Amino acid sequence: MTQEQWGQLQRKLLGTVGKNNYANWIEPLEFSDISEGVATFHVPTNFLGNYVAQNFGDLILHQLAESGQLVRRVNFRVPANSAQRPTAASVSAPLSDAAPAPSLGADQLPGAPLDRRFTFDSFVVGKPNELAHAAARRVAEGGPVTFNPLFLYGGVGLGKTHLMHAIAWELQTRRPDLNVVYLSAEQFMYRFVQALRDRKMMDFKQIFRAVDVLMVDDVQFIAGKDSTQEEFFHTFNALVDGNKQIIISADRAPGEIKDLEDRIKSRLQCGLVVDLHPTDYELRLGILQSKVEAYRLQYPGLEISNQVLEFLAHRISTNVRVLEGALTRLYAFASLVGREITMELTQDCLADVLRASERKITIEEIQRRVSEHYNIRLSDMIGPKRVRSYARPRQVAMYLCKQLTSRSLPEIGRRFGGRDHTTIMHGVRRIEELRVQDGQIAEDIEMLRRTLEA
Ligand SMILES: Nc1ncnc2c1ncn2[C@@H]1O[C@H](COP(=O)(O)OP(=O)(O)OP(=O)(O)O)[C@@H](O)[C@H]1O
Repeated sequence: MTQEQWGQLQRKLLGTVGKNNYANWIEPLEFSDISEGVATFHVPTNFLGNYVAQNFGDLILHQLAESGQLVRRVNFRVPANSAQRPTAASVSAPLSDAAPAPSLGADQLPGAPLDRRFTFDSFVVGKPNELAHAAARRVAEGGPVTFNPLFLYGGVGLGKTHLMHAIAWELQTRRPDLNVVYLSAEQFMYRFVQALRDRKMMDFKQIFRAVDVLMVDDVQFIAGKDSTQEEFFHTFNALVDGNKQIIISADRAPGEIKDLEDRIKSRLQCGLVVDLHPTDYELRLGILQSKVEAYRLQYPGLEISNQVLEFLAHRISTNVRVLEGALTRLYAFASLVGREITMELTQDCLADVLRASERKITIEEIQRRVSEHYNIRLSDMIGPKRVRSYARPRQVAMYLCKQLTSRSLPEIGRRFGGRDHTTIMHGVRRIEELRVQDGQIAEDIEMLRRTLEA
């Protein structure tokens, strides 16, 4: 058959399959040759070859026979010099062979690289993230899909990306046979736009539909981007219908993402929606302690006291990324200047970070709460009386002012009836000792801190 004859045949097919099908599936076919009753067509991708073999193979065979060609089988293959793997899909007469499932080379996977540090081992679990962690663990086992999608949401720097990478690492170890793809919603959009521009939408669809586990980070990014949302919706549906696992993250719950189509919102809510709550003091301290382990190897001989760690966990409550950054800076600074990590160095080195994450808790607020807690008058807390029933609450309030505000000792002294800074220092030290010796004091402080921070 000549190219011209194939051209005529294509036009006939256009009348039968319609304009869209023709443009997507028939036009890209390049006639190669007929040999021993087998008509071979070159196709740009395996996916396209498989699809045409399954859906239009018999029709093409029939048209070839009608135009007088002696053909008993049609064969669609990616030419050997193409970037695609040269596998073939074919249709025989009178029975069509089942086309093989689309296959993907590892190099074709569209995912972003994974961060080596983001594993389950390095993820510290506490009350605020235990549900998200448990759900991520379950998905990472790679067993039957129980909730689809898993939707993780939470504020900035609370560990969403860390958990997604951890799932991907775990799956790569447990189920190396699976195509696991992690990428941000932004990368999804750029791939989609590029595919549109290069007229490679079929490749795009092939790649994303051949994935076994798809993770899309920061999905709120596609809100308001209509065509990307549309494509995301189709990809999502195709994978869910194929019982493939999807994991999505966002900075808020699906229902709260503005400009996201309702049908997508409702799809995202179909599986398990879990949030990562803001960190609490214990979790922050746990994260710092686990990071210190790593720094011990990197900076041998450079010690950091619990007091400094507690101070950081108290004072930097914005997000874990900032907390980690503060610790990194502290180690780097201390090692550069060859000094020990003391409270003084910490306050100097991290002055800007501490200022930025400064709490809005005021000295007055602390004094009021503490006097309410111990059932004494505010004037007695600030006044000169030294009886234990006033002095102890006063010291607790001084201690909390030091911990929860960035006020200096002289400033705190002024607000406590013009006391000297050494009196404040003494009060703070006394409570530090009592916290260790007296369970009741420790409990009171914890309770007060929680109410003040809430
Ligand atoms: N529970 C945790 N244990 C250990 N490290 C954590 C934990 N939570 C967060 N981190 C660390 O905090 C940093 C920020 O986390 P991550 O990038 O996962 O946040 P995110 O929620 O994806 O933030 P964003 O909204 O900015 O994308 C990372 O270095 C991560 O390892």
